[in-house]
Formats: sequence, structure tokens, C-alpha cells
Amino acid sequence: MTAEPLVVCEDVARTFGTGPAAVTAVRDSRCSVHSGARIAIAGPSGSGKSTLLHLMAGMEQPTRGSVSWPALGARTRDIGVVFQSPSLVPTLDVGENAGLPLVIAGVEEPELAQRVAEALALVGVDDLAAKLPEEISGGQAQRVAVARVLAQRPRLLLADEPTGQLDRAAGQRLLDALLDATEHLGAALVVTSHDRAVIERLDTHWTMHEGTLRTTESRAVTS
Ligand SMILES: Nc1ncnc2c1ncn2[C@@H]1O[C@H](COP(=O)(O)OP(=O)(O)OP(=O)(O)O)[C@@H](O)[C@H]1O
Repeated sequence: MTAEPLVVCEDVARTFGTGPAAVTAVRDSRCSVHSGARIAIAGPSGSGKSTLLHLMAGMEQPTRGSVSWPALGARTRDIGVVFQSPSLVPTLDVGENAGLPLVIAGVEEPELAQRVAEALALVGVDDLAAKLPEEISGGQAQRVAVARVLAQRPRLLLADEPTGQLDRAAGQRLLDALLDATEHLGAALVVTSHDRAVIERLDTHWTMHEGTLRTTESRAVTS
């Protein structure tokens, strides 16, 4: 039996503003993401990739159509989002940054330390736990941002141009970490990018063109 999808977008559209200044960032787009999927969404700047990801995350409301999370119910907290910029808190060390959402969610010791250590190890920055953000590289900071999301044990990880601020080698290492960690946690992964070297690392390639998503059958793992 096919498992329920994690997220389904049905004829979804998102328009910003009204009247002559209105911009339709996403139009007539439909897709579903299943457990185990590894999807790249390619497309030029301004084609609507980020907006689609925000709709999938429940961070934006569609103007038309619907977004639902059949396998998650209303638990969009099971969705983790990684942005282009790591946005670490400069006064907190790496371990504290990675654990911050868990602290806010009320997770207590010893589980807190355990989950942070696991997440930092999954992306290979466990040796940096006591460093401040200013003491680590951009690539390392982005790994910490990924660890911060992984510590929440998401079932779906949405990464918006996660390698956009990194050089080619650091970008590939970040992608290795994302692929390994999501496989380890059994989380689906959706990555937006316009970098061929990133896109080719994912199993399934979708494209955005002027706000419209073109999908292919995803090689999803279903159970
Ligand atoms: N909050 C907003 N208010 C107004 N317009 C917006 C908003 N967010 C996005 N847009 C517009 O929607 C269109 C799609 O933007 P979006 O950021 O989704 O594209 P993108 O493909 O992710 O681009 P990039 O690769 O440059 O990040 C653009 O024209 C953008 O200016």
C-alpha cells in the first residue's frame, strides 16, 4: 500500500500585493512529496522556488488552491526549513545555537544534550560545539543551521538554496551532510537550487518556470 504523502499542493497559487502591483509568485502548481523522497527544485531567480517551499512548510498561505500534510496532520512542526543564510545567534555557542528551538519547545536535559550532540555529529561539526559563530567558517555555520533543524527530528526537510553562499567544495560537503543526515533520520528532502552540481545530487528533478512547477514522478520510498 502506498503511504500517505507528507505534503500535497493542489493547484496552488500565491500572489503578493493587489492591483497593478500584484506579483503572482506561484501559479497552477501541484505536487506531492512522499517519505524518502529526495527532490531538487531548479529554476531561475524569481521563478517562485522559495515561495513554493514556504507554502509547503505552511509558512505562507496559498491565495488559491490548497496545501495539506496527509501524513503529518496539522503537525507542520515535523517540517524543518533550512535557509540560504544560517542566521546563528552570535552570542550563543554552536551547541546552544543548535539546541535553541528545542529549548524554546521545552525539551529538557538530558534529552536536549543528546539530541544536539546527535545532530551536530550527523553533519560533522560535533567538535565545534563550544565555538562561537564568529569562530567558524561559512560552510561550518551552514552545517550548524542544518543541525539546528535536524535536532528537531523533522520528517520533511525543506532547504532553500542551502549552498547559495558557499563555494563549490563547501556546497558539495553541505549536500553530502544533508543527504546522509536525512537518510539516517528517514526524512524526505527537498532542495531548491539553480546550481547544476547541486541539482544532480538529488534523485528527482522538478523545475519552476515563471511560477509554474513542472514535476516528474518522484522516486519516492513508500511503505
Ligand atoms: N513577500 C513578497 N512580497 C512581494 N513579492 C514577493 C514576495 N516574495 C516573493 N515575491 C516575488 O515573487 C517572485 C518569486 O520569488 P521567489 O523568491 O519565490 O523566487 P525564487 O525562485 O526563490 O528566487 P531566488 O532564486 O532569487 O531566491 C519574485 O518576483 C519576487 O519578487
